[in-house]
Amino acid sequence: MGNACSNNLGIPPANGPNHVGCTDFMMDHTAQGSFFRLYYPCQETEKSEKADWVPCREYFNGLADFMKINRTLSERIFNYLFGSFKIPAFLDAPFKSREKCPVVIFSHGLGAFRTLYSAICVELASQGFIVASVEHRDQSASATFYFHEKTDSENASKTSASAQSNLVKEWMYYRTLRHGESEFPLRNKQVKQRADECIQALDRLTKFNSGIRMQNVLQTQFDWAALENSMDLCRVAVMGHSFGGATVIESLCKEVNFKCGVALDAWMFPLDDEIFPRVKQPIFFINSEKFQWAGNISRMRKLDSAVIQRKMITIRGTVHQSFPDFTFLTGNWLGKLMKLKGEIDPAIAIDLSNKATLAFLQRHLGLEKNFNQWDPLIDGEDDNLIPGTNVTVLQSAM
Ligand SMILES: CCN(CC)CCN(C[C@]12C[C@](c3ccc(C(F)(F)F)cc3)(C1)C2)C(=O)Cn1c(SCc2ccc(F)cc2)nc(=O)c2c1C=CC2
Repeated sequence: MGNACSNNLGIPPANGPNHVGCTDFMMDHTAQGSFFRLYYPCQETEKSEKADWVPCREYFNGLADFMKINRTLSERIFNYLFGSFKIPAFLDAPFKSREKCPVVIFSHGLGAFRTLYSAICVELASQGFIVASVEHRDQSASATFYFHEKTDSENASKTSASAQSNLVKEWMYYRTLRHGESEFPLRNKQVKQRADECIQALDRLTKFNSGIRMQNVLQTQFDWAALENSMDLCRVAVMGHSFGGATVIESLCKEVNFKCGVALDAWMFPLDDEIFPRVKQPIFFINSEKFQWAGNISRMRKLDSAVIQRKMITIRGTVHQSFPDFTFLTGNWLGKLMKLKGEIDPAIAIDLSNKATLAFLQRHLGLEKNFNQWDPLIDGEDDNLIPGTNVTVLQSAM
């Protein structure tokens, strides 16, 4: 995989039969509203240009803070390196699908945000899914934004001639743990909010599907009315990476309309064990080789069930960052140095993860596609896969 060329992220092209469109939705405008990036099957159009990978430079500011590196220098480097990157999806292209689309709600990891998992979301959309990648406002994202109404004084000053004449953009950045603050209460509160935000995103999609007009705070050229009767809301899954993997479990527990979950390198720490018996849906744990440890795996094992399908595979040669888009960004040596790449070619790793995911979704959403050709991957039957995990889990004392 050569270096990503100047403006095209080195993301591998999608394999599915559909062209992919991408747009953004926010409603309402407050931090309590729903905010997600939508990936969907679209008409082939020359008119649309590719969507931006990271739409605002404030995201790079936030990322620098999250990584505890100097903001001014790194924000400029990030912008220089990644500022013009496009993803393999057409911005605001018209929705098009011959059949009702199954739906996936995607939840990002700690310090990430809604646009950083496009290799996964674009692949699913190319295979006929509508994917809403949520941007969480629990202060776990590197950065996110929302709006507030102008106050009289702001109106008086008539400063920002923002498109939403009476709305002022507000940025929320990653909340670091305060000195001496215990982590679990914060993370547990955040995972509950994250699950509510995934459920709220599904509610918004449900309204679009029933033809209810909603006012998108963001100025997009996308025709949202075209989504009427476009979704198969009996076939909805929730998916996420790391903290987003914990969000999968919490969301399954709270919302029975999520028929199954796919957790990529789930970080189990934020979860309360007492919810585990309440999760009744199938779960697929897809793990990297380097991120897992006994305590984390043993929490996943507590979800094992004789009656509900719970599957786990580990992808050889992968690291935690093998799932987000950053793994495609740099050449090999820098990528390995920064732990953005493992030993395995990132395109092969994400391809295995995506195909195993599609096979699992076909099985548990009852799709009539040919994704069952990848069923062996669910059982780890591949040279680059390990069934279950390579972490030795001491049988926890009964
Ligand atoms: C010192 C900071 N310390 C914060 C607690 C640990 C920071 N950290 C390791 C990092 C993320 C890293 C990263 C990104 C991006 C570049 C870049 F150079 F490519 F931009 C480089 C290096 C820094 C690898 C993680 O948090 C790992 N992690 C993640 S990483 C999700 C993510 C974040 C930002 C992204 F751009 C893409 C993906 N999501 C989780 O849910 C959990 C964990 C750990 C437990 C739960």
